Parts: sequence; structure tokens; C-alpha cells
Amino acid sequence: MGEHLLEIKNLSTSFKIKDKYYAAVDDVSITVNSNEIVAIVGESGCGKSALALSINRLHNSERTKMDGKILYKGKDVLSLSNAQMNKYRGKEISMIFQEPLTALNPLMTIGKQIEESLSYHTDLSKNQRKDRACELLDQVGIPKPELTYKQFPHELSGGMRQRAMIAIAIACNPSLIIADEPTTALDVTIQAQILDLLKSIQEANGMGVVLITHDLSVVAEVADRVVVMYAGQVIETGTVDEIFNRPQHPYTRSLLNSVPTTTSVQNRLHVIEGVVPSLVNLPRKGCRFKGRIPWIEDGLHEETPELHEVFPGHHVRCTCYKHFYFKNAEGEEINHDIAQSK
Ligand SMILES: Nc1ncnc2c1ncn2[C@@H]1O[C@H](COP(=O)(O)OP(=O)(O)OP(=O)(O)O)[C@@H](O)[C@H]1O
Repeated sequence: MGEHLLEIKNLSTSFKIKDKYYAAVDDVSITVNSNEIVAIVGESGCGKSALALSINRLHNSERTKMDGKILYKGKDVLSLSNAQMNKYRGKEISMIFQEPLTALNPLMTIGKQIEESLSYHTDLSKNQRKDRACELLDQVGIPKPELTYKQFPHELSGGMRQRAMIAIAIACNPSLIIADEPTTALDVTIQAQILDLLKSIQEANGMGVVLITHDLSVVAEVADRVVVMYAGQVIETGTVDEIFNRPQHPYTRSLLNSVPTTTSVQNRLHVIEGVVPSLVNLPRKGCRFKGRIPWIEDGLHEETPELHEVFPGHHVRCTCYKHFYFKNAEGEEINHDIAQSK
């Protein structure tokens, strides 16, 4: 198999809290190919953003330690100097953030913000940069590119701002886009439009996309592969079809059962009790999900949970998945799986 566009190998990203380092991303290995959307999913606090920011080395280096490898086109971005890294950001690897109003500069017009990246990474003349900026605004579906070119972020609607941010992200034809909750701040119809736009640009340019989201409907709509994270670790990974039709890990099954469907709304949604532990309190030994499924006996978890290939290309951490069942409020076993009850 050829080289991956992005290959993250045993990455740990640790933050300094009161003079000690705690891993928010713990020994994570994933790959992303060109022309592929890989979704990273999980509840709030499971390490998705910490992972996304690691790829572009956007963490505060004085309070963050990164171990492992982040190979982009075969080159380890962790070994690059800051100057070399600046050449990568925007040119090779771009980011799209959740809230464009905070990610965009409020004092600069949209046109100037697109041109900033073009003047840093290309030799285009002033006029060429303006033409390219308007062309990009047109490409992302902004109806009057020349007008928006001169507007400030606050003059645009949320959806238009997100389109402008996508225009900035793709200005220099990057091979990899990291989109961190790109539609979370938008209302549902606009969300769908932005996802369609992202998917069509990804297909047209053959880019790889890392899509960070907690929203499984977003994943089902656009992703090719899914990486489920829990408490800093990858706990399940596979194609979208595999994860949605044959979820194995109790956490993935619980996440899928938390999504409203016509049948689940009638039968009450399944709720995962508890929360992702805080970074300082994260159990570092054994199955990290154990505390949230206390009805599964201790002995059924692995002491050092590994990722097991359960179907070709479909991996699950810890053997507890073989023994897991849902239970109702009375403690009785129930078959609650949406996937299984289809
Ligand atoms: N700079 C930081 N310093 C210390 N702890 C941090 C830092 N950034 C994140 N954390 C902690 O690391 C853990 C993972 O956070 P992260 O933001 O990656 O989660 P997430 O899955 O992206 O959640 P969300 O969907 O809410 O953004 C959390 O416990 C968080 O509090």
C-alpha cells in the first residue's frame, strides 16, 4: 500500500497542569488518505480537539509535550522547525474552526484575510490575489463575491462566514483540511449546506479531510471512515458502514443509541450515564470505559486493553465488547441496539 497522506503513529499530547503532564491524546495511531474524509467522534472532553490542534502544532509549546510521529506525506511535522511549520500551515494543512466569528479577524475585510494567506504562500501580484480571492468566494457559494470581498466578518451571516472561512482554508490548495466542529454553531439547514460544500470541495480537489465532530448524523452524511475516541484513546475504528451497521464497543453502541430515530423516540432514548473523566482524574490503567458500564464484571475487561481487528479494517479496544449488553432501569438485560434491531 502506498504512503498515506497523514499517518499519526503513537501520538501522545500531554498538557502541563500544576507542574505535571497529563496525556489528553494517549498513544493514538490513525491514517488519512487523499480523497478521504475521516471523522473523529466522541463526547466533549475525549481529546478530539487536542488531536486536531496537534496535527498543525497549534498548542502552546511551553505547556504541551508531544510524543510519537505525525507523518504528513512521509515527513514528521513534529521534527520541523517553527519556520518550516509556518510554511506548512495554510499551504499544505489548513484548519476550519467551529466559530468563524472568533477565528476570523474582526478588523480585517474578508478579501484581505484571504489575500493574507495568498501573499504568504504564493507569488501572485496584488491584482491576481484580488481576482483569486473573488474566485474563491464564488467557489464557496457566496452570491456577490466582489461585495463580500470588501465586507467585515460581522456583516455576514453565520453560514456566509463559515463559507468565507472555507475559502481562506482552501486558498492555497492544501492537501489536508482539518475541520474542527465546522457546523456545530450553525442551524440545521445551513449545517447541511456547509457539509455539502465541504464534501464537494474535498472531492473536486482530492483532499484528505479530518472531520472532528460529536454529531453522528454529520458523520453518516459525509465521512468515509470513523475513529471513535474515548478518554484520549481510540476505542473503535472502521468504515462508516462498519461502525454504523456493526458497532462493537459499548461506547460506540451507546453513542449510536443516543441518536434520535423514529423508533427510539417512541421508546425513550438510551442515555450513557456518567461523563468523560477530567484529564487529571483519567484512569490510566485498564479499560477506561469500565466505570460507565459497572454491570459488566471486572474480569471481562482486559488488563491492558488492545485494539483487536474484529472484521477486516474494523478495530475495537478491550475484550469487554464481547460481553456487553444494555440494561434497563430495573437492571434487566435489554436489546437496545438500533443497529441490531433493524
Ligand atoms: N490547553 C489545555 N490545557 C490543559 N488541559 C486541556 C487543554 N486543552 C484541553 N485540555 C483537556 O484535555 C481533555 C481533552 O480536551 P479536548 O478539547 O481535546 O476535548 P474534545 O473532545 O475536543 O471536547 P469538545 O468537543 O468539548 O471540544 C479535556 O479534559 C480538556 O479539559
